[in-house]
Amino acid sequence: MLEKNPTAIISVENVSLAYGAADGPNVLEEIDLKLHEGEFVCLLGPSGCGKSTLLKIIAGLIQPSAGSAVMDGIHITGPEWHRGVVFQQPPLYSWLSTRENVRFGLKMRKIPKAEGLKLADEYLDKVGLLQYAGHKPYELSGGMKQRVAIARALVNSPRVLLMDEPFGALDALTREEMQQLLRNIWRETGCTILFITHDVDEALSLGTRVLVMSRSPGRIIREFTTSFTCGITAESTGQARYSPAFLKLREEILGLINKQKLSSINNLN
Ligand SMILES: Nc1ncnc2c1ncn2[C@@H]1O[C@H](COP(=O)(O)OP(=O)(O)OP(=O)(O)O)[C@@H](O)[C@H]1O
Repeated sequence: MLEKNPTAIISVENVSLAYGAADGPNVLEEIDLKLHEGEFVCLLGPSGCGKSTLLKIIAGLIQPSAGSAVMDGIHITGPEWHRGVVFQQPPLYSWLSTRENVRFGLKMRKIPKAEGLKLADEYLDKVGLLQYAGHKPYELSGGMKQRVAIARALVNSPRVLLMDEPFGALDALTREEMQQLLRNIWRETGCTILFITHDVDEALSLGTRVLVMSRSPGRIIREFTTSFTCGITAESTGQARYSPAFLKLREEILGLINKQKLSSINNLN
């Protein structure tokens, strides 16, 4: 949970990014963002505004054209296990069992096999999949694969979890289940989460802070501090989502995003 004066684990300072030619248009422009210890930050914005690009910069998968991304005061120059990443389509290794998929990063880090297997099983248990440890990815449903991806990221005890629309491809019921699982994991581990979604309800019911981006160029235009997630349990999700405070904020954020979409349509005409 958030402290009164939380420490920034990640600082993104004045970041701009242009893909391709250096004089090409900026996808991201002058982004300033701090992720504080224990925060659950949700990033919303119209399609193509640069959410994934920003996440990839923080993950260390791409470098900004200008500005810097720093973790604990050290420049992010590549991916590393303190920052776990979960994408919408989890790239699981089809030839490996669920357990070996979860152990993969530990193996790369030369964690002894017995310890790695123990940890893999511990995290498979946390996501409710221990009985599927010997199954291959093709034997799992979409939601189960996403659980494996979460276990695989968490098994390294990352300080920051970067999630790019992880539940975007799931049906509504599974999605809600996964949200509750993630909320529980966040509460239990206290890790810092950056979570991209298109779904305003999902952002408001998970995040402690919701950021809204604009498009062309991508900038953070508004931020909202929220606390709905703190009171939500598996039984009370619906209750929170129909509260007047939730609905009011939802409407305000949807209005902001729709304004972005309308201005893009007007620019096309
Ligand atoms: N590797 C790349 N090379 C060139 N352009 C790219 C690359 N990746 C993304 N883009 C462009 O950058 C812009 C931002 O893309 P990005 O995927 O970051 O947006 P997004 O907000 O995550 O979109 P969505 O919500 O649809 O997933 C888009 O115009 C996209 O076409």
